[in-house]
Amino acid sequence: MTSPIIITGVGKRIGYALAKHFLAQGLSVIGTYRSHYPSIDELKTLGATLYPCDFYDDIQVQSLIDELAKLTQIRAIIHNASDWLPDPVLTKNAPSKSATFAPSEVLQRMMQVHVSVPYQLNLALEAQLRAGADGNIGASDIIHITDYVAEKGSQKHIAYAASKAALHNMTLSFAAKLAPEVKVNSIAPAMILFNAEDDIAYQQKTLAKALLPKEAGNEEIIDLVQYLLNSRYVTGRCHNVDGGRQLK
Ligand SMILES: NC(=O)C1=CN([C@@H]2O[C@H](COP(=O)(O)OP(=O)(O)OC[C@H]3O[C@@H](n4cnc5c(N)ncnc54)[C@H](OP(=O)(O)O)[C@@H]3O)[C@@H](O)[C@H]2O)C=CC1
Ligand SMILES: Nc1nc2c(c(=O)[nH]1)N=C([C@H](O)[C@@H](O)CO)CN2
Repeated sequence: MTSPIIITGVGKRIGYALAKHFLAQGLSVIGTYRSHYPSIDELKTLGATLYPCDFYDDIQVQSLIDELAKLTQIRAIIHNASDWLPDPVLTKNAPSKSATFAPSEVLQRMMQVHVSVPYQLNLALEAQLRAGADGNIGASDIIHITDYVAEKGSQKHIAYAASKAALHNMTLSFAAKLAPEVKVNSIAPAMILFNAEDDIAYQQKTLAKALLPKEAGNEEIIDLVQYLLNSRYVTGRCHNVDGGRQLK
């Protein structure tokens, strides 16, 4: 059995596609999920080890850490799990409440899922990640999946963007801390997959933001993850997958 690749948020879309990619290679995959979709049962059938864990629940997070700490070696951790919460729209009559969450709750949730849990997992699993390199330089990996808006900001997802910027800053710190066995990199996507609720007008507006106006698809992320895992020299960097948005 190979040293496992741990992927957070494997229930759907990019996380699910990443899990399937590595399972198809016959690699050992450990996935975390919050909602139980049919995809979870499929991944189990394909041989994945899956842990339910809502990152907003500290007890569940600690249980996950305790389980993963029993491993002796880890090939990679891919921090994919993410909650794309918009900022609350406050009104004059309700200055501190919004339809769903107050500003403090939105920021706390964004920092919890995008910063606190990756931070805790990276610290708790340092020894297993170093062991996963089998004494070879750069042979194990942490990948933080951030977002193009970490560098650009966002007018409607301020807390989300700030938390993704913090996640990238952890790439810099952990890359220095865990070298030379462990590489640590960020992947900053822009328009990979639309959501079902994205109407045509939103899709057209979003596509127009890039030099390459397209919905990139899972393969763009999968191929970059594979490139980073194959590398023995690339670390401490952010790798944008954004169709040249910064030049538009
Ligand atoms: N799709 C895109 O175009 C872009 C994606 N990205 C980034 O790429 C990554 C994957 O994107 P995508 O597949 O679209 O993400 P999705 O939002 O579709 O899925 C994210 C996954 O994370 C899980 N998750 C969310 N909140 C929690 C939580 N509190 N505890 C545990 N798990 C949680 C979700 O579970 P559940 O199903 O229960 O909600 C889901 O499985 C993310 O980090 C995202 O920010 C960045 C830019 C663009
Ligand atoms: N966790 C998620 N983060 C992001 C998503 C998503 O669906 N889930 N989607 C985007 C958008 O594609 C955005 O980049 C363009 O509208 C950003 N982050």
